[in-house]
Amino acid sequence: MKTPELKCDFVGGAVGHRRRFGGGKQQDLPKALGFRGRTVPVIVDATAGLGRDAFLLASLGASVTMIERSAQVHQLLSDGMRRAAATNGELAEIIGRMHLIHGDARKLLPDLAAETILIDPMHPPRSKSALVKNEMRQLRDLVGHDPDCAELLRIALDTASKRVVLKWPRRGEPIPGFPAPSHQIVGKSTRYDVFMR
Ligand SMILES: C[S@@+](CC[C@H](N)C(=O)[O-])C[C@H]1O[C@@H](n2cnc3c(N)ncnc32)[C@H](O)[C@@H]1O
Repeated sequence: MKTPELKCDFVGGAVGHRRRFGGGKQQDLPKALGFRGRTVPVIVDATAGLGRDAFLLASLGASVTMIERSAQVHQLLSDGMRRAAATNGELAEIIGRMHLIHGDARKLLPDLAAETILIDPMHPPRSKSALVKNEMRQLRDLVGHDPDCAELLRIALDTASKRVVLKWPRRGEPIPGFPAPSHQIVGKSTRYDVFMR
Protein backbone atom coordinates (compact mmCIF):
# COMPACT_ATOMS: atom_id res chain seq x y z
CA MET A 1 0.00 0.00 0.00
CA LYS A 2 1.31 3.48 -0.86
CA THR A 3 2.16 5.67 2.12
CA PRO A 4 -0.16 8.68 2.19
CA GLU A 5 1.55 12.01 1.58
CA LEU A 6 2.48 13.92 4.71
CA LYS A 7 0.07 16.79 5.09
CA CYS A 8 -1.40 19.02 7.68
CA ASP A 9 -5.16 18.61 8.00
CA PHE A 10 -7.07 20.51 10.67
CA VAL A 11 -10.47 19.86 9.13
CA GLY A 12 -10.90 16.07 8.98
CA GLY A 13 -8.97 13.09 10.25
CA ALA A 14 -7.67 12.61 13.76
CA VAL A 15 -7.23 16.32 14.51
CA GLY A 16 -10.81 17.23 13.54
CA HIS A 17 -12.13 14.26 15.51
CA ARG A 18 -10.10 15.19 18.57
CA ARG A 19 -11.45 18.76 18.46
CA ARG A 20 -15.04 17.57 18.36
CA PHE A 21 -14.89 14.59 20.72
CA GLY A 22 -11.53 14.75 22.50
CA GLY A 23 -12.56 15.80 26.00
CA GLY A 24 -11.72 19.51 25.88
CA LYS A 25 -9.78 21.02 28.77
CA GLN A 26 -9.73 17.73 30.66
CA GLN A 27 -7.14 16.32 28.27
CA ASP A 28 -3.60 15.95 29.55
CA LEU A 29 -2.10 18.55 27.19
CA PRO A 30 -4.34 21.50 28.24
CA LYS A 31 -4.10 20.47 31.88
CA ALA A 32 -0.30 20.48 31.67
CA LEU A 33 -0.33 23.93 30.06
CA GLY A 34 -2.42 25.44 32.83
CA PHE A 35 -6.02 25.61 31.56
CA ARG A 36 -8.10 25.83 34.75
CA GLY A 37 -11.64 27.06 35.06
CA ARG A 38 -11.68 30.24 33.01
CA THR A 39 -7.90 30.60 33.00
CA VAL A 40 -6.58 30.30 29.46
CA PRO A 41 -2.80 30.47 29.07
CA VAL A 42 -0.91 32.45 26.44
CA ILE A 43 1.37 29.88 24.85
CA VAL A 44 4.50 29.67 22.73
CA ASP A 45 4.76 26.29 21.03
CA ALA A 46 8.51 26.16 20.39
CA THR A 47 8.34 22.99 18.26
CA ALA A 48 5.26 23.46 16.10
CA GLY A 49 5.64 20.42 13.78
CA LEU A 50 2.33 19.78 12.03
CA GLY A 51 0.52 21.98 14.54
CA ARG A 52 -1.75 19.37 16.10
CA ASP A 53 -1.04 20.37 19.67
CA ALA A 54 -1.20 24.08 18.86
CA PHE A 55 -4.52 23.60 17.07
CA LEU A 56 -6.03 21.78 20.03
CA LEU A 57 -4.87 24.52 22.41
CA ALA A 58 -6.17 27.27 20.11
CA SER A 59 -9.50 25.45 19.77
CA LEU A 60 -9.79 25.73 23.57
CA GLY A 61 -9.29 29.49 23.36
CA ALA A 62 -5.53 29.95 23.82
CA SER A 63 -3.44 32.27 21.73
CA VAL A 64 -0.53 30.18 20.44
CA THR A 65 2.66 31.49 18.84
CA MET A 66 4.16 28.59 16.93
CA ILE A 67 7.81 28.27 15.94
CA GLU A 68 9.01 25.77 13.34
CA ARG A 69 12.54 25.66 11.97
CA SER A 70 12.14 23.21 9.08
CA ALA A 71 11.21 25.14 5.93
CA GLN A 72 9.28 22.15 4.55
CA VAL A 73 7.30 21.53 7.73
CA HIS A 74 6.65 25.27 8.08
CA GLN A 75 5.23 25.26 4.52
CA LEU A 76 2.99 22.23 5.20
CA LEU A 77 1.71 23.88 8.36
CA SER A 78 1.12 27.22 6.74
CA ASP A 79 -0.83 25.52 3.89
CA GLY A 80 -2.90 23.55 6.40
CA MET A 81 -3.74 26.71 8.34
CA ARG A 82 -4.76 28.52 5.16
CA ARG A 83 -7.03 25.65 4.06
CA ALA A 84 -8.65 25.39 7.49
CA ALA A 85 -9.25 29.13 7.74
CA ALA A 86 -11.02 29.06 4.37
CA THR A 87 -13.31 26.19 5.44
CA ASN A 88 -15.70 27.95 7.78
CA GLY A 89 -15.96 30.74 10.35
CA GLU A 90 -15.44 28.51 13.37
CA LEU A 91 -12.15 27.15 12.04
CA ALA A 92 -11.10 30.62 10.86
CA GLU A 93 -11.53 31.88 14.42
CA ILE A 94 -9.35 29.09 15.82
CA ILE A 95 -6.68 29.61 13.16
CA GLY A 96 -6.82 33.33 13.97
CA ARG A 97 -5.40 32.49 17.41
CA MET A 98 -2.43 30.64 15.86
CA HIS A 99 0.58 32.73 14.85
CA LEU A 100 3.26 30.88 12.90
CA ILE A 101 6.92 31.91 12.79
CA HIS A 102 9.65 30.27 10.73
CA GLY A 103 12.90 30.03 12.66
CA ASP A 104 14.84 28.35 15.42
CA ALA A 105 13.17 28.69 18.80
CA ARG A 106 16.57 28.75 20.52
CA LYS A 107 17.23 32.08 18.82
CA LEU A 108 13.70 33.48 18.94
CA LEU A 109 12.55 32.67 22.49
CA PRO A 110 14.72 35.28 24.26
CA ASP A 111 12.84 38.06 22.40
CA LEU A 112 9.32 36.70 22.81
CA ALA A 113 8.63 37.38 26.51
CA ALA A 114 6.75 34.07 26.66
CA GLU A 115 4.58 33.15 29.63
CA THR A 116 4.08 29.45 28.92
CA ILE A 117 6.25 27.41 26.56
CA LEU A 118 5.50 23.97 25.13
CA ILE A 119 8.38 21.84 23.87
CA ASP A 120 7.72 18.63 21.95
CA PRO A 121 10.98 17.63 20.27
CA MET A 122 11.33 14.66 17.96
CA HIS A 123 11.70 11.95 20.54
CA PRO A 124 14.73 9.71 20.84
CA PRO A 125 14.57 6.50 18.74
CA ARG A 126 12.65 3.68 20.37
CA SER A 127 13.52 0.02 20.17
CA LYS A 128 9.96 -0.82 19.08
CA SER A 129 10.25 1.52 16.12
CA ALA A 130 7.44 -0.27 14.24
CA LEU A 131 5.13 1.28 16.79
CA VAL A 132 6.00 4.79 15.72
CA LYS A 133 3.02 6.11 13.79
CA ASN A 134 3.39 6.49 10.07
CA GLU A 135 2.95 10.25 10.14
CA MET A 136 5.57 10.65 12.87
CA ARG A 137 7.97 8.47 10.87
CA GLN A 138 7.48 10.67 7.80
CA LEU A 139 8.06 13.79 9.87
CA ARG A 140 11.21 12.24 11.30
CA ASP A 141 12.42 11.44 7.78
CA LEU A 142 12.02 15.15 6.97
CA VAL A 143 13.51 16.78 10.06
CA GLY A 144 15.59 14.03 11.69
CA HIS A 145 15.97 13.93 15.46
CA ASP A 146 16.32 17.02 17.61
CA PRO A 147 19.67 16.42 19.33
CA ASP A 148 19.72 20.03 20.56
CA CYS A 149 16.54 19.68 22.61
CA ALA A 150 18.44 20.10 25.92
CA GLU A 151 19.63 23.52 24.79
CA LEU A 152 16.06 24.42 23.79
CA LEU A 153 14.76 23.32 27.20
CA ARG A 154 17.45 25.36 28.94
CA ILE A 155 16.52 28.50 26.98
CA ALA A 156 12.81 27.92 27.56
CA LEU A 157 13.41 27.60 31.31
CA ASP A 158 15.43 30.82 31.27
CA THR A 159 12.82 32.80 29.35
CA ALA A 160 9.30 31.60 30.33
CA SER A 161 7.70 33.66 33.08
CA LYS A 162 5.08 31.08 34.13
CA ARG A 163 5.76 27.52 33.03
CA VAL A 164 7.53 25.21 30.61
CA VAL A 165 5.98 21.93 29.53
CA LEU A 166 8.11 19.18 28.01
CA LYS A 167 6.13 16.55 26.09
CA TRP A 168 8.10 13.33 26.28
CA PRO A 169 7.60 9.57 25.87
CA ARG A 170 5.97 8.09 28.95
CA ARG A 171 8.97 5.93 29.77
CA GLY A 172 11.61 8.26 28.29
CA GLU A 173 14.70 9.00 30.39
CA PRO A 174 14.67 12.59 31.69
CA ILE A 175 16.94 14.95 29.75
CA PRO A 176 20.13 14.97 31.87
CA GLY A 177 21.26 18.08 33.71
CA PHE A 178 17.85 19.52 34.67
CA PRO A 179 16.07 19.67 38.00
CA ALA A 180 13.07 17.40 38.49
CA PRO A 181 9.86 18.86 37.07
CA SER A 182 7.41 20.53 39.46
CA HIS A 183 4.90 17.84 38.50
CA GLN A 184 4.13 15.35 35.76
CA ILE A 185 0.99 14.35 33.92
CA VAL A 186 1.38 10.80 32.71
CA GLY A 187 -0.73 9.41 29.89
CA LYS A 188 -0.81 6.11 28.01
CA SER A 189 2.25 6.73 25.87
CA THR A 190 3.14 10.35 26.58
CA ARG A 191 4.00 12.28 29.69
CA TYR A 192 4.14 15.99 30.32
CA ASP A 193 6.92 17.29 32.56
CA VAL A 194 5.75 20.62 33.96
CA PHE A 195 8.35 23.12 35.21
CA MET A 196 6.76 26.01 37.10
CA ARG A 197 8.82 29.22 37.09
C1 LIG B 1 7.61 16.08 17.35
S1 LIG B 1 7.44 17.44 16.24
C2 LIG B 1 6.22 18.43 17.03
C3 LIG B 1 4.82 17.94 16.82
C4 LIG B 1 3.78 18.95 17.28
N1 LIG B 1 3.75 19.07 18.72
C5 LIG B 1 2.42 18.62 16.74
O1 LIG B 1 1.47 18.58 17.53
O2 LIG B 1 2.27 18.44 15.51
C6 LIG B 1 8.89 18.39 16.51
C7 LIG B 1 9.03 19.59 15.56
O3 LIG B 1 9.79 20.59 16.21
C8 LIG B 1 10.68 21.17 15.29
N2 LIG B 1 11.79 21.73 16.09
C9 LIG B 1 12.68 21.06 16.87
N3 LIG B 1 13.53 21.89 17.47
C10 LIG B 1 13.18 23.14 17.08
C11 LIG B 1 13.70 24.43 17.37
N4 LIG B 1 14.78 24.60 18.16
N5 LIG B 1 13.09 25.51 16.82
C12 LIG B 1 12.02 25.34 15.99
N6 LIG B 1 11.49 24.14 15.66
C13 LIG B 1 12.07 23.04 16.20
C14 LIG B 1 11.06 20.04 14.37
O4 LIG B 1 11.52 20.54 13.13
C15 LIG B 1 9.74 19.27 14.26
O5 LIG B 1 8.97 19.72 13.18
